[in-house]
Amino acid sequence: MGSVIVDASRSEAAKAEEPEYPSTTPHLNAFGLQVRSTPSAGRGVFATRDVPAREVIEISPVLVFPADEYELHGQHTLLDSYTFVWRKRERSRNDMALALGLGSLFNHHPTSPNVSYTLDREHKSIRYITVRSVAAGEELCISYGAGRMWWEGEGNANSQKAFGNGRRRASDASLPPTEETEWQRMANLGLDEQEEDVPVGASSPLPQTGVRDRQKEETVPRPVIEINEGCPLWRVTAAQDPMRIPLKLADAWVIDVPAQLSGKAIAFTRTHAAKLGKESAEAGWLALRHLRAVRAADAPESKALSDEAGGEASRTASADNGSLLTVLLCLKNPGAEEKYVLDLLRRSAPFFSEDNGRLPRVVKVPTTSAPCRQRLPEWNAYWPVNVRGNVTSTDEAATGSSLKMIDRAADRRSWTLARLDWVRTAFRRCVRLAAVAKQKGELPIGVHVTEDFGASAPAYFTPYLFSSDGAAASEDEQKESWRIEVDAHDVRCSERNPLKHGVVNAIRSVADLRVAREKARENGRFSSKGAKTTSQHSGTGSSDRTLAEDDPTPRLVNGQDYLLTSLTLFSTHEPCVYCTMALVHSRVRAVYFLVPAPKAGGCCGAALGDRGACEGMLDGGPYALQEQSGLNHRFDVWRWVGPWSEVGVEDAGMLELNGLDP
Ligand SMILES: C[S@@+](CC[C@H](N)C(=O)[O-])C[C@H]1O[C@@H](n2cnc3c(N)ncnc32)[C@H](O)[C@@H]1O
Repeated sequence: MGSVIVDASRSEAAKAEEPEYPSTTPHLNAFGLQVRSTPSAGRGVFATRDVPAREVIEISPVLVFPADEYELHGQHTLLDSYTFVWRKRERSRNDMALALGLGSLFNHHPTSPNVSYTLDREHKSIRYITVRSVAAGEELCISYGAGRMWWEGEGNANSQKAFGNGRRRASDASLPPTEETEWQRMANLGLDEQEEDVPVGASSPLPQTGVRDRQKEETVPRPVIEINEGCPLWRVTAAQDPMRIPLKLADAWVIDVPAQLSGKAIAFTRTHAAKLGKESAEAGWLALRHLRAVRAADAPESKALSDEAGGEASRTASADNGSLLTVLLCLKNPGAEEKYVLDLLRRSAPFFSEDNGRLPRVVKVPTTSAPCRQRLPEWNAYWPVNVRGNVTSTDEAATGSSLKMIDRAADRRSWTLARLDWVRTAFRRCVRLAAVAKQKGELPIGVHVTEDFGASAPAYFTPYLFSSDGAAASEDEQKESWRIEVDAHDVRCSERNPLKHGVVNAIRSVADLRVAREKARENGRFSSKGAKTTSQHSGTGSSDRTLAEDDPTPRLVNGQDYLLTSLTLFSTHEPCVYCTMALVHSRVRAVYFLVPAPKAGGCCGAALGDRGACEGMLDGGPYALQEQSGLNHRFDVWRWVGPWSEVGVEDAGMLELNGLDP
């Protein structure tokens, strides 16, 4: 958009007559967005309250200018700073559009816009959607595209090199991500198709407790409940959240070529890929497969470049203007410095001629594919890429991080009120167990094992340790007794045995219970309802059980009588490494905990830190053994991040371990 053109055609007097805008401007819309003055970018759009990710925050009707009319009039006026390409036509004569409503007031963010947009051609409107959750007071910004913008000054040598004369005309502002342009079709040749669009609301970005604010590079503690959009359970996982993966960039060599020669250029890079990329391949640094082979050249930049150069070169470039493509050659690394790339082009590139002034130049490219469709605009702002799926880079492989993705929004949706209630009840039980343990002089760590709460599961039944009146179980309750319910707490102190952790005691109790049931079956001692057996090792000595002859507990196979297959374990504290390994062996189905264990915990993976594992669980243990590749069992781990009062913790100090590990 062109201050180049705008500045030249609008008189100083016209500029002086520009109105002064008020510091805020009223506007009616669903999220109460506000137009406010910014220190350096004129007016901008601001959130007045927290806006979740993937919300449609604005739908702006557009005013479309036909290409001819725009070329003759629009581009010579102030409109040129506000219009964008609506429909590409031949030779850069594009239909342009002006967004009404708030649409024209979104400022540009060069690296991490928090809003993306899609054109709705049918209804002549644009939809603006948050790409991550936005806090009250934050400015909402979109990306106008890559490169230096028309309002930015010149003078940065790198930018000059990368972006020609360093200016982009407003009317060349980037197309929205959903638009398949000619260059995208070209770039798709021989490469993987992009993933289908992901529906709005499919997933959500989630800054965590102790999340790093990239700009400030400091740890900003934030309560997880607040940013988990009210859901009190947070999956502790080494899988990555696509909305939180940072965009990393590297330098790459590119060259502009006329569209008709781009096929040759692509063939050239493929032939010489091994040579051009040899250092990077050896270093395992970055593969190019996630990057598109070509993109639309910054045509005005090429034009201005050649205009400045004058002469034959200028005429050649001008003639090509509008049909230039930028071809990706290779990464810039120690094996591919300028001289090496130039020599190779001179020797073997049929499309290369130094006479036309189009020399290889360096641009920034993402080091990985876009982690999901929603974040594609952020990545594409530098260089068009694939959406992560089957295409990954060796960079990712080198980090050893899991490529599994987590959908936090789906997690949140999976929690029904009834299921949450089941969790609260089980946690309350653990907390009471911890209190009992504390009274006995043990570490206040309570553990409860139960069967998973399913849609068809009977109502929760807790007749064992805390049956209030000791009354005989009803017929229905006796049926419930098929279920496995075990309570345990830590007994390290009283038994003077450092291995008697609550979790291990609970696993042992389940094993005992299963063995007792199996023996009872074998002996035929429990042929009628109402007979009882006792679990010996629950740590609290809990669990008198009522057995029935049609007990559906799975039959035991030799050596498996300790298993927690299909059972869920609740614990007041993140299980330590020893307990987590015991849980791996036990084949537990899921684990829930309240209090993280920074030094000794085996679930949070805090040591993986910036690699994204168990995001935000930096206050937890260093390992994430529940998902460790190479182990023969994996299980889900959930952390309660809601108010502790809901799970019966009246005083946070009651679960304090006084410096000891859980
Ligand atoms: C589409 S308008 C955005 C609304 C504009 N700020 C206003 O007050 O009318 C584009 C103009 O906003 C300004 N602008 C947008 N993003 C900017 C940024 N990141 N830094 C400085 N100015 C910016 C530039 O003057 C640009 O021409």
